Amino acid sequence: MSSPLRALTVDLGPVEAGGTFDDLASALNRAEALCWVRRGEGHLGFGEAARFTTRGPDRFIEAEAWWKQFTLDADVEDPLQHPGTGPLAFGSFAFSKTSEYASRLVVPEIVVGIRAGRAWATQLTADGRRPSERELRAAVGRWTAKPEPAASNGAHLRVRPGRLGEQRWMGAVASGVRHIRAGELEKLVLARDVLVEDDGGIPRERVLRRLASAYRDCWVYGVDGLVGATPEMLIQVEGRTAQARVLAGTLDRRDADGAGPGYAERVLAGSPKQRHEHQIAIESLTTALEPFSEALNAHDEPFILELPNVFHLASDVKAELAEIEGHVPTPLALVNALHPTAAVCGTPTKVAGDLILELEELDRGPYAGPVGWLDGAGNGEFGIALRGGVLEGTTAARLYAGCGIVEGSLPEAELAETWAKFRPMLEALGVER
Ligand SMILES: C=C(O[C@@H]1C=C(C(=O)O)C=C[C@H]1O)C(=O)O
Repeated sequence: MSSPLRALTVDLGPVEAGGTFDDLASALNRAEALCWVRRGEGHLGFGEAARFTTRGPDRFIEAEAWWKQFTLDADVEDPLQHPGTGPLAFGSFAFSKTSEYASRLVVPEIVVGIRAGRAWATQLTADGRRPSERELRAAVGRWTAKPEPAASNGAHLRVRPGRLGEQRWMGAVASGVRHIRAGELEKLVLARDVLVEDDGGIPRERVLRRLASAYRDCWVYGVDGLVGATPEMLIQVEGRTAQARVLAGTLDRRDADGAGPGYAERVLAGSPKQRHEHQIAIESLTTALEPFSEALNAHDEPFILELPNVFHLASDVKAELAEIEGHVPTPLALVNALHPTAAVCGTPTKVAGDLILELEELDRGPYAGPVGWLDGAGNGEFGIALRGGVLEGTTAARLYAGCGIVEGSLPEAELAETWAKFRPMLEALGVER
């Protein structure tokens, strides 16, 4: 059976200051837009041509099989042929194979993208209709138009405790440390949630725009109710090159302010505890990536990633992918092999995963799961859904944040770290803390 998918990509020309799109975030004016933006570039998706949902341990492989079938024999007109043009889907996956959250691929009707200073748009149809350039240009204008300013003034904002209150969550951290001291595992990542309510309504598009302007070095994602700005890249595939950004080791900027130059380097790069935690995270990624790679390199020295809320100890890993049985591994095949990394689960993975379920008492849903996009040519980017939350209805957002726990971890310090990690979302929602 041939695919019903048709795609038409149109070049919209170079982006210019004051032009139609000088920054992709300026086109983010619709509450339901699908979003993947960093430093003004990326993709926005509007409308819905198709959707696939699944749950369980095979969620990545099932999504991969669906996408492959869906794009097979697609009728594609794409003069640009670079990563992201032609057929494209946004994806969000549950952290856990036992989660209630439906992992999903969403194929928008219209994609607007910017890459290397050039804008384009794609129209996708799955119902036999032939996309037309005239219709596509008109749809882009409609979907990206600026509406009248409106919405909440943030006067009704409340932050409520989530599944575990602060005391009980610190108890869970202390318990995690005991399991580590007993030699059952080396590292464990424990997360918690808080609920932000705004009776005036939460304007999703404004949250995304604020994240995109404040966190320019992060990947700002929006897939259905899931929104956030992650600094951590699980895997980015472009042709045969794969890249990842591993983070582990965190310092609240508020603790570093006024401490003088070099403080973050001393506290993060100079601390054996932080270096150890970071090393575990890199090894978990490189061990999983190695079987797919011809060449793999990670810098020996991690660098300090400076974000508006925190500093992280960071390492970029780059791999030249190997051809396996004549095929380069796809982004979702790699996600399947890499998720969950020690950065969001722990080591050993199985012991940490079981303890997370027991101690957090939380369904993480899409938090700490892969989020991103893929195209029909084997390119894609999947970040780890951190520094984000899930909108619940129109007036609430559940935010999630976690910390890597090792032998020397202190519950109070970890609690403070979760507040620093909630900050991007709290600020985007208008909460002052
Ligand atoms: C788990 C989170 O962040 C992860 C944990 C880190 C740490 O413990 O130092 C740093 C970055 C992320 O890998 C989160 O933001 O929720």
